[in-house]
Amino acid sequence: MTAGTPGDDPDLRPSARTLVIIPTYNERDNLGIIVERLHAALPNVHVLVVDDGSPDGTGQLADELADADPNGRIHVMHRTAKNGLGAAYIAGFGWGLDRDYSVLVEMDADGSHAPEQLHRLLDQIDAGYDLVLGSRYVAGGSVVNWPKRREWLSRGGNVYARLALGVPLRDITGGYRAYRRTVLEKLDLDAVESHGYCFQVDLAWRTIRSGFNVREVPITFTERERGESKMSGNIVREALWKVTQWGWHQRIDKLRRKKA
Ligand SMILES: Nc1nc2c(ncn2[C@@H]2O[C@H](COP(=O)(O)OP(=O)(O)O[C@H]3O[C@H](CO)[C@@H](O)[C@H](O)[C@@H]3O)[C@@H](O)[C@H]2O)c(=O)[nH]1
Repeated sequence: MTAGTPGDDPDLRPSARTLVIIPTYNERDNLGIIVERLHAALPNVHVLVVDDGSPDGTGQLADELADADPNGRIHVMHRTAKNGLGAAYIAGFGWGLDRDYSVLVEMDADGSHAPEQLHRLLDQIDAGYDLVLGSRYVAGGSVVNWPKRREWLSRGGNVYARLALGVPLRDITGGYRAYRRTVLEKLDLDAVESHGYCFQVDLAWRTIRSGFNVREVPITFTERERGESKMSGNIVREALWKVTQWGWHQRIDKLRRKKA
């Protein structure tokens, strides 16, 4: 995993055209805060809120924030129903790729991904990496205020995915990441079927298999203070089932290639 050379002119760096995609479902109490923190940290980034028809009015709040921003940095995509994190991101990526953003970022709405740490990811994109993962489980990374049970589920899921897929990543399930647009242009996003949080594993794994440079940087993940996680038993089952299937398909493919 090697990197290229950064440009010297800040305006010519890929991160000068960054779109932060924030998927939302019932995040009314969080959205205004996260957008404000983001623009305080990085005033030039654009935001796309992808709302799945939240009954609590998150979508309307997003429209109000967009209307109130004199710099036109906030955009909103309204989808009719809750269709999962993966589908929301794929729709958001499509929107961003139709425009001239060079970097597309994934960030949760609930403040667990600190906007103040986004520069850590963008610096590595500017240094030449194609996908940069905010990682809780590399040296310097941490998790704050998560119930122990949830942290061990996440740690265990990461160990399982790493072994099943043979990828050298410590936090492949995390949702704070920056993609260079060329990655998303090359991946066949229409073929991605993961709905829940295993979407994160799916995309990182596809990115590695496509030969892109991937890097992890430490982040502090802080449990939300408002609203509720959308994690469910179905999301865990989907992840377990899909990662196991992908691992076996990979092994069978390798055996076939050896025999041929
Ligand atoms: N549009 C849309 N947004 C959704 C949906 N489901 C969840 N979201 C949004 O996606 C973000 C993450 O959801 P949470 O429910 O807050 O995630 P979490 O439990 O804190 O999970 C964290 O850990 C996962 C596993 O490591 C990560 O995959 C995930 O990104 C996040 O970091 C939030 O902004 C939430 O509103 C959906 O179906 N549709």
